[in-house]
Amino acid sequence: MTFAYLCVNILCRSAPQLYSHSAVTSWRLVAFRCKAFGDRTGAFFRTRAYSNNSETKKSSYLTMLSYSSQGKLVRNGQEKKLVICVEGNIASGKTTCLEYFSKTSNIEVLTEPVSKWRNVRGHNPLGLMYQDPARWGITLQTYVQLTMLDRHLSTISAPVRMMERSIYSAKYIFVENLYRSGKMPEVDFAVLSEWFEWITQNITIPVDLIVYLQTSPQTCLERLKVRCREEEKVIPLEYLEVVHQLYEDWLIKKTSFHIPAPVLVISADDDMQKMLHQYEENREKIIACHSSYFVI
Ligand SMILES: Nc1ncnc2c1ncn2[C@@H]1O[C@H](COP(=O)(O)OP(=O)(O)O)[C@@H](O)[C@H]1O
Ligand SMILES: O=c1ccn([C@H]2C[C@H](O)[C@@H](COP(=O)(O)O)O2)c(=O)[nH]1
Repeated sequence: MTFAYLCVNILCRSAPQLYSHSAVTSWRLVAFRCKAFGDRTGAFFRTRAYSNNSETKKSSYLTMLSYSSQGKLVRNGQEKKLVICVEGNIASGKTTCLEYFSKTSNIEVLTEPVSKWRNVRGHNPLGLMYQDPARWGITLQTYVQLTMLDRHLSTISAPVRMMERSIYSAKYIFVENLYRSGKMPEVDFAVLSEWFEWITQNITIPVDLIVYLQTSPQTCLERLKVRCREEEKVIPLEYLEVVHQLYEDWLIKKTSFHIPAPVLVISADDDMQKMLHQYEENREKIIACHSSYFVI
């Protein structure tokens, strides 16, 4: 059985999604793998990849994905772009920070795909997870991992991309929390870990800087209440404290997991006005290598 045959089965089942960005990306990936594997069926996938998206027609997929010298899949032509991931506890102010920088020309911002997590074909895995983490934690986190990977691999159109969280925090903070608290069965954790390790070992996930918005859990609880997202009404202070500790161990103490890029810590308990001032003060540090591009 060829690699292409296996993939055709998987991708054909997602036929209704074929026109979405992620499906087109999948076709491109398969097309490339088929070529790499010397599989003639690859020509079929190449045709699909071209015919599904007018943007795709402009450039060959071969110029988009290739294997690096380390044998990892990389997106070509994106090397000079700067990718900044904004990390922090729930309701720490990440989206607000991105909104602020989105006013700068030559920075593109990508927020977390929370709307997808709240509605995938009419289902709400985020809500289900908060209601019954032991049953639905794997469902949500599998989908988070897929959608974050899609975010990381999407074409960067500006010199600088700022994105909310990353595939790393999904695993190191949220999956880890579910597992350590006994709410994720061992087998679910093992399967998610295998997926995560395969992805990070085989695909280059570009991250140049992590901006960590460091808040107290109490501040997050207050902001969470103001935001008032229906699914999150069940979140107690203790949950935010555990997430906070996981972030601190990862990015401050550096005692838990691999950190994929340098970390800039911004204290984020202050009110909105002071925070915007802080962002301005840190602008150069955040976008240092591309500062000549920027106009507010
Ligand atoms: N510095 C701040 N002071 C007070 N409220 C804030 C501040 N930053 C953000 N908020 C508010 O807190 C809530 C959560 O902020 P948000 O940016 O959505 O957090 P995140 O994206 O990290 O979950 C929102 O209602 C937002 O308007
Ligand atoms: O891997 C993840 C990432 C996020 N979540 C949850 C946490 C929050 O309820 C929402 C969105 O987070 P924000 O910090 O408000 O952006 O999604 C998760 O459970 N797993």
